Amino acid sequence: MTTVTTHGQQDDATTGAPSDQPRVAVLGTGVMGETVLTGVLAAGWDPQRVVATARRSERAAELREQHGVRTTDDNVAAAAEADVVVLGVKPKDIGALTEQIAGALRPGTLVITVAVGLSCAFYEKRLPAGTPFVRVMPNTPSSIGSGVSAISPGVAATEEHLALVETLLASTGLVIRVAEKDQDAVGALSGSGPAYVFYVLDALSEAGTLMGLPRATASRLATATVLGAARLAEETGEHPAILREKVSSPGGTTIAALRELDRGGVRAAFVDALTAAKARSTELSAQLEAE
Ligand SMILES: NC(=O)C1=CN([C@@H]2O[C@H](COP(=O)(O)OP(=O)(O)OC[C@H]3O[C@@H](n4cnc5c(N)ncnc54)[C@H](OP(=O)(O)O)[C@@H]3O)[C@@H](O)[C@H]2O)C=CC1
Ligand SMILES: O=C(O)[C@@H]1CCC=N1
Repeated sequence: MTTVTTHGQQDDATTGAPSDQPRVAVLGTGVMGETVLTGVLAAGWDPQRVVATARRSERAAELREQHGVRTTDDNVAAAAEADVVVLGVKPKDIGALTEQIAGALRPGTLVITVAVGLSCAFYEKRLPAGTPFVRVMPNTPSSIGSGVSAISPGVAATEEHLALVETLLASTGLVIRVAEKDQDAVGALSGSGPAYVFYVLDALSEAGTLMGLPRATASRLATATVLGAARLAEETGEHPAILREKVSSPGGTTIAALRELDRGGVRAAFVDALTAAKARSTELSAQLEAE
């Protein structure tokens, strides 16, 4: 039986779990909720100090089996016992979930969202005054420790709260602090970014297959190339334009290929794509904030 003693100081009578780790509740465990959950466990959290909510019993069983965490379908009960509450649902479901748990939170409970678009003010309007709140934009490579998360504090979040979020996410990859006004752009770049890279990978694999390479070979070459190029950019710190030049011999093959990409408007299409993602983020939040 789990008993709550004082806020942030809880004992688990059945497991003897360490009592100094803040209890974490992940409400809504789809793709990103499970990613955060995985990261928290990888950061060393005792699974018994983590509760995940799932509406479907099969999903709850999967989470228990794969992660050893406790599960419930009761968001209010999960939020009531937590020191840190992670909101992992879609933006359209966030308002209702925030209102549902608001009355159950104990003073000082840190609330974190991973939802795109919605401002800290959106949540703060629905949460008890003074609730510490942090907005996070992660991405799917966070599930294997190679992600990037951008975090921004709400009005009541202190340095200590930001440091706790950094600790919780440390095993998911890079964690950077950004001004909240930049979160829509971050969502468009790194939040959605893995999808653009998979799109490019798919296109490279398809082109290789079209040229007669075995499908599996084309796919391995494409993946290893994207990974290697990203690591080269990271490790050298050189501007991508310089690195691109180093591949492009005068009168050679690469420059002929890049000319086709320019002719196809690929660079402009990337700019338009990210601008569209950012605009959608703004539109989505305006819609939901007006409801
Ligand atoms: N996917 C991504 O790459 C990224 C997503 N995000 C953000 O993460 C959030 C979640 O997105 P994503 O994980 O992709 O979506 P998913 O649909 O995979 O996950 C949402 C989960 O929330 C559950 N859910 C919905 N309502 C409730 C509720 N009232 N109580 C408990 N659980 C509930 C759903 O359950 P059920 O299965 O029963 O419907 C589902 O498991 C979004 O806000 C998104 O903006 C941020 C960065 C990147
Ligand atoms: O597509 C979406 O809305 C979410 C937010 C960022 C990545 N996926």
